[in-house]
Amino acid sequence: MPDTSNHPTREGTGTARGGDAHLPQLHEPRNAGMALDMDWVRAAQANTSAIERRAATLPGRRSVKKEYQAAWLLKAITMIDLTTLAGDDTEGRVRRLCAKAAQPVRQDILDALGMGPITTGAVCVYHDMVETAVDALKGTGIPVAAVSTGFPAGLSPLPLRVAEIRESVKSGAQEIDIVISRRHVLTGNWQALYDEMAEFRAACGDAHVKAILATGELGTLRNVARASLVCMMAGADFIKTSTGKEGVNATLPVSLVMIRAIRAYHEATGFRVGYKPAGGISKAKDALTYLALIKDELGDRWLQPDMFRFGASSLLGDIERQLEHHVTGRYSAGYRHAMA
Ligand SMILES: O=C[C@H](O)COP(=O)(O)O
Repeated sequence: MPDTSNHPTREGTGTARGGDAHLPQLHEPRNAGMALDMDWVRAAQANTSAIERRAATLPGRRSVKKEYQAAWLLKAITMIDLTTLAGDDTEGRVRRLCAKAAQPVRQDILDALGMGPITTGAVCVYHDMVETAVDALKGTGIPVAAVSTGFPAGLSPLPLRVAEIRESVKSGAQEIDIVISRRHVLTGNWQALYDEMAEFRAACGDAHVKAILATGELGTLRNVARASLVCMMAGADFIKTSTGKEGVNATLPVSLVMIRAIRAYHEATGFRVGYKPAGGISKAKDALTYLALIKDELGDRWLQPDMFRFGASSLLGDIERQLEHHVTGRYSAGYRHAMA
């Protein structure tokens, strides 16, 4: 199997490798959080035009080809939170999705690439489907992520949102994706955001918590920068862009702001917080652009499933299609790569 030492958009000397989901996990100290530092929060700015200019250059950059591209796509699979978050989810759909997470790429394609088994990073479902997913994933080592706290709007009473986290953890979720109260950001009530996030983190216990900012509803990139910092100060293990239900979900400008906040937080505290762009990422080439961005801005350590995830329901289908093309020279119809 080729390694991924070529940068996804230019020649490079990185050490990230594809298909390493079964290597021993790296041990990263969990973000312990810190007191709310309002001076730092107020000082956080975002130069929108500079960020948009930089983001606009990213998709046009020369992409890696052939076996390097295949290796990067396999690596991307290991960092997908394979997601179904629909009102008509059934146990059957969730079980099929879990089977796909455990064998995300057809065996003949993996064989042709000389790859051993790989899995997705996690399966992400509503609370009601956690037990089914935990049961279906038994023995695979794949964690279940639950969207809790009144997902997607997060407007149910706070005690119910906290109780939902506890229930999801009790049902076996190892990762909890919480939604923040957008109004705390829009009204500049950073203390309330910090307190809410800290309470969510405490309710998660040993389960890792991803803070969904719903950036499409935060108004400005400066708000995105400040909300990112506050959530990390309150102990978020990951910050995540979107629920997938907002009008605008993951974008490259928002990602630049969030990953630079992650970098600043790491420089100040020594803690590495993970990043999860989510919503609307459905094409293999978009995944490569995100991986290139992470490699440029944060470095190889963040290109591991414990530090980076794609939240995506249909990305895997396009990646598998591209891998099949790599192996056979032909494109199959998209419907042949259904998720569930
Ligand atoms: O967190 C994951 C998102 O809900 C998935 O969004 P998507 O269906 O646009 O891929």
